[in-house]
Amino acid sequence: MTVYTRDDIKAAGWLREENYIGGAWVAADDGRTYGVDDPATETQIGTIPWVGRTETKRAIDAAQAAFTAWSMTTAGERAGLLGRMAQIVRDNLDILASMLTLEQGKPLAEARNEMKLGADYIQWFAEEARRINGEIIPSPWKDRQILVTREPVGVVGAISPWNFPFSMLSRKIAPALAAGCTIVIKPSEFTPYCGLLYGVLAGMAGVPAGVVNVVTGDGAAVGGELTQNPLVRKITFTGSTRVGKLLYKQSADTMKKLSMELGGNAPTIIFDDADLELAVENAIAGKFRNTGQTCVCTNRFYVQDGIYDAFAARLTERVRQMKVGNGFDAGVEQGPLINQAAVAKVEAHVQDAKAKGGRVLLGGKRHALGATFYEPTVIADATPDMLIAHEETFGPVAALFRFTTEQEGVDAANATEFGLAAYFFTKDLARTFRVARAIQSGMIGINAGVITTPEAPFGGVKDSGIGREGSTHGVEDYLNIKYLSLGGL
Ligand SMILES: NC(=O)c1ccc[n+]([C@@H]2O[C@H](COP(=O)([O-])OP(=O)(O)OC[C@H]3O[C@@H](n4cnc5c(N)ncnc54)[C@H](O)[C@@H]3O)[C@@H](O)[C@H]2O)c1
Ligand SMILES: O=C[C@H](O)CS(=O)(=O)O
Repeated sequence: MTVYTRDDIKAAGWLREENYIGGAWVAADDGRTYGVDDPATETQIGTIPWVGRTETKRAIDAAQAAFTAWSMTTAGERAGLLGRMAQIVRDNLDILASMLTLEQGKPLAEARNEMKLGADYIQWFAEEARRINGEIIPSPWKDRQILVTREPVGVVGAISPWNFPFSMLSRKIAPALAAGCTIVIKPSEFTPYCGLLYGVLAGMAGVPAGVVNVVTGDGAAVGGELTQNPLVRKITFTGSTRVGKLLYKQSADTMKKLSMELGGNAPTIIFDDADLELAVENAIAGKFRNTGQTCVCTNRFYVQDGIYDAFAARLTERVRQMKVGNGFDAGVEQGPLINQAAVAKVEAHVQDAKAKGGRVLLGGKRHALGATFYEPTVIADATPDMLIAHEETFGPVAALFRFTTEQEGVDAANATEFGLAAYFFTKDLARTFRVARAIQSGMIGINAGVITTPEAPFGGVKDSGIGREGSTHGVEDYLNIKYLSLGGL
């Protein structure tokens, strides 16, 4: 895999330091900018415009102006343009992965996987564009037909997080365009370049001006305009539950469609009869992907008495082998956290666990590599009163809780207001169906630790959100159903 520098990426035209509105690359009206740092070195890699409501309104107006023509394109035309966007990504995976690692910090191999996953989501919805069908329903009237059509909702507002800065947007932009909607995107200020990349991709693929718009700036101001402007007919948000609830409230007065992909607190249950090696390898993948900064990362390991010691020992042995470093360095498996505030939160969870009787088997402190690094950590004897049992740690910390009966394990797993992902490991078929039915989450990995794929519906229940992204369900939230009662026949 080739590693590219910031200047290589900028010179090639992938790293854009302007906003994309109505097909033009522009600065903030007042010229304000915001510095973007490399999380590993904490050095500035570039700037972005710091826009507010005025520029956001202009982007919404551009999206509205483009909507009628775009919604009248054929499914084949939309599929072709989305397919071109996906292919451009696939043809430039290495340089785009370097841009992702540069702004987000994840190991380069993971960044490349994320770019590929994003291309796969775009390709998936390129194909789904051709399957947005209507219905003819048998009429109760002899002289009438009942027709049902599915129509694009209109202008979409999309706001996304920093942990998967490309793929999170792919499963918003692609279904929106496939449905015939236009869109205004606000990426995270910590990782804006993978969001602004969608302006580059749209321009390169030939997507008409105004269909895709990307603005960067004050979340509250941009979000305020997106949620309160009546021209915006849908908000799709991925981020914290706190912000999601805020946007949910702000959208009420203009009655928008909402998709909310929010926080998690995933449990993993390891039953006595689990395949130990399979459980450990999947626990590693599911816990430490993106240095634990993933909404579907295991936050709590519940390990049954009979396998507890063996699992704790084997997991610790494997985590000890993980290489920590700059995401660009060969063989690195754990990169920096996004910033020092993230490290402080992880440290607070670990210190709280230790103060309440947690036993650190590995790690447990900041890494010597720098202020944004934390040692991969395994804590045994975790208890429900610890912060790590209730809050999303969002870092490289595996907390091991012990349980005795199946019901205790399930009850502990469900003892959270979140319900995004959950995992369990067993070879017992009857238990598999019992526990899968009992767990309160939108997605469950059974003998599997990484489950995200475009073919499957991604999303949560309870405080983890509403709606689904990916799968054949992912485009539904961008469509209105219209019923035609056709009489006089
Ligand atoms: N369910 C999922 O699919 C999923 C995926 C990735 C991340 N997440 C969650 O996202 C969180 C981490 O991401 P984050 O730190 O970027 O989340 P965040 O909620 O702090 O920020 C997300 C986005 O919202 C914007 N924002 C912040 N305040 C806003 C406001 N008042 N109005 C409008 N927009 C505002 C931010 O600028 C950013 O673009 C974690 O909780 C994680 O679980 C969920
Ligand atoms: O942070 C959560 C994302 O959804 C990651 S992924 O979709 O599982 O790749």
